[in-house]
Amino acid sequence: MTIYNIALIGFGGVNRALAELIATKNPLWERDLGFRLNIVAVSDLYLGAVISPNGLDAKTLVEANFTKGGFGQLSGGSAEANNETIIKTAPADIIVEATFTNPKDGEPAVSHCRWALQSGKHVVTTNKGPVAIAAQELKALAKAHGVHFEYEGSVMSGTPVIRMAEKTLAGAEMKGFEGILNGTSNFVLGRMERGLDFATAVKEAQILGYAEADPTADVEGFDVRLKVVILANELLGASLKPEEVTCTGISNLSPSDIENAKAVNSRWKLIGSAVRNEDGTVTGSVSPKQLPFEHPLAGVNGATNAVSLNTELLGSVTVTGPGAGRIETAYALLSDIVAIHNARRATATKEAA
Ligand SMILES: NC(=O)C1=CN([C@@H]2O[C@H](COP(=O)(O)OP(=O)(O)OC[C@H]3O[C@@H](n4cnc5c(N)ncnc54)[C@H](OP(=O)(O)O)[C@@H]3O)[C@@H](O)[C@H]2O)C=CC1
Ligand SMILES: N[C@@H](CCO)C(=O)O
Repeated sequence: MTIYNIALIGFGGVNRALAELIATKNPLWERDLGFRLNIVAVSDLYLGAVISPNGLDAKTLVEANFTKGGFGQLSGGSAEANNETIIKTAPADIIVEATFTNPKDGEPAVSHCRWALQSGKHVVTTNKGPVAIAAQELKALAKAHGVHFEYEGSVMSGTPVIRMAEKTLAGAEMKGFEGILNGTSNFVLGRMERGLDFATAVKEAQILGYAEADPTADVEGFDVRLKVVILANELLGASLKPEEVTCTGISNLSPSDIENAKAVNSRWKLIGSAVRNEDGTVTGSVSPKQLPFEHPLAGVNGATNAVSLNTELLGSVTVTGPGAGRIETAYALLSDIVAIHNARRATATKEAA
């Protein structure tokens, strides 16, 4: 049985949910997946940092009501975050990066991933910044150091889309995609349809753990823009940068826009899309679209996401599922660790043969 030592960078909604899962599911994972997870370090801007080579009790981490700098009370702890030292020196096999997504330059998460990969540690992340902005560099670093850089949760949270499309749709010839790729804005539009005002709907999405640390990223489309870049680069072989994707959010949609759409049997959705053009270039965009009720994406409600992948050989294939949420996104991290585990096992089997 394998034990993976992991270090959590950021201890907000997602990484805390991963710790919750570890506290209860390790015996199940040991039986069904062949590994357990052991948290050897955590670093968080608010709580501080702690390293414990033998492992921290996940239940205590989750249940103790730590206040600002609270990790300083623990053995091996300090009241300040210390990401670089933790990432480089903690005895971790895997660095779990779940700090805030910076849509401008991806920092400091890009540096977190870089330090980890350079130290020969695998990285799993739900942070969209490093994937949209520095994937090429980070993938090359991972390869050079014989480790993995995995990021399934960067698009559609725990709903498999990147790995599913790359592995099970290989050869189907992807031509483009369009989808609902932000749970918060979809939730907000749905609440507005029911008469709630914009600001209250955004607050609800924050309470439910769907929104970004700065929800402007959700409602202005910046979050979807990163996801369009990630999918276009992964699935269409593009090398788009966020600033090359046109972007309009939902903040200018008024209650009367929502009512007017309803009157003609349609509703507004924030759509992210990309298409491969005749000349081989790829164009991406983010904008609100008024979809008739019978459109496949019109019935996608709440924080659910959906993406229709347009392929040459299969036509349109639509994947739908949770697009945000703490546990749902922690599951994406688990699925990345399963991918690492399976790849290592395959390599070991090959070497043994
Ligand atoms: N929640 C969701 O549904 C999903 C989230 N994601 C992505 O996953 C990541 C984590 O999301 P979530 O847990 O919800 O976000 P939270 O804001 O709840 O948690 C982020 C945590 O990281 C801490 N943090 C911020 N900057 C640093 C830093 N430089 N060093 C150490 N800690 C830091 C924050 O501290 P402080 O609060 O003091 O700033 C906070 O505790 C984000 O990048 C998000 O975009 C992806 C898919 C879905
Ligand atoms: N804030 C994001 C989280 C998932 O990336 C959303 O609402 O979709």
